[in-house]
Amino acid sequence: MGILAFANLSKTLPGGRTLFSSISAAIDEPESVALLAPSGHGKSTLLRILALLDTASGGEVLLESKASSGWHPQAWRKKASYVAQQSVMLPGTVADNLHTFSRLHETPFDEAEATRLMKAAGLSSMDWAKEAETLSGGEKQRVALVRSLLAKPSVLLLDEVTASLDEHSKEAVEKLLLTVGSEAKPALVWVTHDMEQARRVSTRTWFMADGAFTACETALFFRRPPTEAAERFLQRQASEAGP
Ligand SMILES: Nc1ncnc2c1ncn2[C@@H]1O[C@H](COP(=O)(O)OP(=O)(O)OP(=O)(O)O)[C@@H](O)[C@H]1O
Repeated sequence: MGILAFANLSKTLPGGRTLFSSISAAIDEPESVALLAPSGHGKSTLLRILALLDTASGGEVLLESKASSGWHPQAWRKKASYVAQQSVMLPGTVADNLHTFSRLHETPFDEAEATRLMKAAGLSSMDWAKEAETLSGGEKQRVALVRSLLAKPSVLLLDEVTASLDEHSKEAVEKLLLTVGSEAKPALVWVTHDMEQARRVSTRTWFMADGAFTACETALFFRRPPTEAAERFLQRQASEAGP
């Protein structure tokens, strides 16, 4: 069964500018996808539409082969979970944050899994009684990801989740997401401006530019960009990254 798909999806902004038009793609297995595009070309908007946090102008989004209209938005977001660049800690302690899913859904808290994920995130020595608001940005982001993973999502929609982190936290986040859940591995969609990260973490790339959408293997995308726009994009990224 498909995990997440969109078909003939379009988004036109209130002022009339079309971000993308009639684009389609599907994730059928727990793979890792990089979503790349020049700045302002609609990456976050697409990610938010996939999490039902924004609405499309046309087309449909499907989770487990069922259109979004047939889902309760809360049930959808439990399975297709959006993670922002700067995660918000809920009031209370680290433990309170980790208990969020079990509290909301009245399910037992899986302490062993939480401990395992915290360890995988490089946070095994963290005091769970600590006020979450006092954590560093990198710690907050990792706790937020563990919090999301405890809900056992089918797909994580990652909106530049490491962009404001130092190298150490960035590595910890990548490691956590790429090694998580051997028995219930989520698919990952990474919006990133970091081309090295895209190459490291993804096996497939979705590229958007000027309303057009291309999907291909990540290795191929970087070796032989599929369109002129993709080639220009990569050249610009390389020149911005410096020698
Ligand atoms: N609800 C909205 N109303 C008006 N404009 C919007 C709305 N949502 C997004 N936009 C505009 O759409 C464009 C695309 O935004 P989006 O954040 O999706 O792009 P992006 O590719 O993620 O950009 P970046 O790489 O800079 O983060 C931007 O110009 C943004 O201002």
